[in-house]
Amino acid sequence: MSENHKHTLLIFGKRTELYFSILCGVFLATGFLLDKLSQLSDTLIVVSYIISYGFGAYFISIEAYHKLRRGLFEIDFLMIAAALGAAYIGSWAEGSLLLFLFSLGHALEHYAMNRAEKSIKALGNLSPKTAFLKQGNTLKEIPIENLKINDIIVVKPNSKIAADGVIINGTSSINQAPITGESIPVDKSAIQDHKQPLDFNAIDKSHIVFSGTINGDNKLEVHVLKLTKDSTVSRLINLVNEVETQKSPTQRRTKKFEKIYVPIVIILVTILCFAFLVINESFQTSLYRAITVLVAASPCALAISTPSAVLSGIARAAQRGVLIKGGKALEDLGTITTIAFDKTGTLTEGQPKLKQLIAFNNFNLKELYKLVYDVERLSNHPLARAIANAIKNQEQFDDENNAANVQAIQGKGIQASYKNEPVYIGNLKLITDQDIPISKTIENQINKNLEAGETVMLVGYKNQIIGLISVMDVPRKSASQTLQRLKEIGIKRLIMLTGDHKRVGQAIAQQIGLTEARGNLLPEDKVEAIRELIARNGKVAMVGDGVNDAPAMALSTVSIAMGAAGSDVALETADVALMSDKLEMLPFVIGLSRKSKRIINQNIFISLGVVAILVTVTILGLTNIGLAVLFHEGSTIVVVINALRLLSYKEN
Ligand SMILES: Nc1ncnc2c1ncn2[C@@H]1O[C@H](COP(=O)(O)OP(=O)(O)OP(=O)(O)O)[C@@H](O)[C@H]1O
Ligand SMILES: [Zn+2]
Repeated sequence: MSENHKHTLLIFGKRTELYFSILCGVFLATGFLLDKLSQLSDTLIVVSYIISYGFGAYFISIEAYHKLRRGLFEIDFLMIAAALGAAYIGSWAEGSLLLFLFSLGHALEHYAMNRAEKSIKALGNLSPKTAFLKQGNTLKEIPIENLKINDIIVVKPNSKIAADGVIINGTSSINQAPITGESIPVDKSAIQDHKQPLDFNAIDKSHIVFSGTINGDNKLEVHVLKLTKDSTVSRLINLVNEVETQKSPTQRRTKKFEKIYVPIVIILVTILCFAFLVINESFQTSLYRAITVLVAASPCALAISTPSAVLSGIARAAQRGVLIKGGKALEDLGTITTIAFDKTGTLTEGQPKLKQLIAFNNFNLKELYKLVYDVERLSNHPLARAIANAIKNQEQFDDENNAANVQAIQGKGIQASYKNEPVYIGNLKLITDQDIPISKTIENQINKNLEAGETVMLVGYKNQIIGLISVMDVPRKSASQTLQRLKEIGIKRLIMLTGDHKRVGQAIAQQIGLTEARGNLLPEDKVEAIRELIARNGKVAMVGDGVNDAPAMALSTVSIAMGAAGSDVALETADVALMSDKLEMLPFVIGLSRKSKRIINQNIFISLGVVAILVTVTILGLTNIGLAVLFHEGSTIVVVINALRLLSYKEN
């Protein structure tokens, strides 16, 4: 619909449609008052109605014309036909009322649609037009489009950040509400050493800043890591634009229904025009009845009932930092009773603490630290980053790296070469795959760590185990409360799918209250698990961070990405993105989806109900055009207003 508006001239800006509708109403009222109150000539009254028609029919005619050219007879066409018919039989006031209410309904619908985009597009405006580029000791103000990767910009206190990047100087509290919806500012500090190559996705979020967010009281220097067009805010805006094109299942069903229904109405009405040939009445009377049926039977309310609810729901979610990509995700989410979770970074903080690093087989401990550090700092895995950072803070190693050729072995660990000999760091499976023997002592040690709920990794080098690394990841603070809440609202199965050891998974699952935990899963096992859950439960939502769980997420009915403000893949592919890392948004979006679905059902019931009653009453000759118009268009507006209730949805 809005696509057609691009062809038209919006002289009063975006609200032109609403103003035209109001003007239509004003001239309708004028005509009506002139008619009732004064003895003025009929010409003046008709002129007033004609002007009213002009304003009311303007946008509708344009839409009808564009659709007709594509061979589509839709509601706009029906409305124009009914209004012209009404004018022909002299029922100007009714025709004008019809156009007024129809155009008002449309204006309201577009208002609802714009809200969805606006809540995020406003952020686009939030990002400043210029940035302060640091060149040696001078600052130069340049347009943000001219920023290049690896530029250094200076962000003044309390000003907007101009680019996605990493802080290299300064500490500040940053308001990220524009992107994550969180109202509380987040503390950010400079990255330790910024000599090595910087990977936006790999850097800890506490050093990353986003374009469009607002700096606190301190000056910052930011190393630019993304071009303006690739910034998180820009990508969000693009995604929001795509949202509108993804129709919900109900939307598709009603569209299909309309395709058959509208032609039937046209045929029925045409036949009714010739009723005077069969029964004893004038052509005028037949025409009057036909037009009334046309008004009564038009599925305007039905056409608007789902899209307005879907878009209001999406807009409401966006206000809270949740991006729902389309009506399908919104409708599906409301019917979910099974949710699968990835562990690391989803249910847990994803910042494991190094617990133990033990050497075996007389390997020098200092050398083991160096080996693990050199290998793990070449990997992007959350475990690797945690381990490398912990060692770096503990030991003072130089930058020289003895490791090379790092390769991830999905779900098992990594392989690399260290001083030209192959080295393996990962779980038990990785080690046994290499036929490296495991002694009783080592086995006992592994069990001890597992019992404590720690994730255990072994280091295999020169065909023996030279060390054991254990780390501990803590559950997110909000995890157990969120899971409790999910159970309360009727989610039956909450399942953890993790690549970690089964015992570690179960320890955490018990702690936070999941109904089930499955461990030792390779990424393909996670996919298999989702397939099985779908077969058993119909619809399954998968919550993950995109690391090692992307294929499983893709297969799930609704995929939900955590902390999408930082990860490219997750944001792009997930059906729902939680812009902040907040698990506690889950009950909120599920509640919102259910409410949206309820409102859609109410709307469909109202619109079809009104049509059924009106058509019957009209054919029985029990109503007039005026009443038909009022009830018919009234139901359209009721439906839109019902949908707009979603904009103030609160979880109770
Ligand atoms: N870079 C790495 N260094 C050491 N061990 C690793 C590395 N990557 C993976 N592993 C080992 O492989 C196991 C499985 O990893 P995977 O990425 O599949 O899952 P995970 O990170 O443990 O948890 P989740 O599946 O919940 O995200 C890890 O538990 C760890 O033992
Ligand atoms: Zn209508």
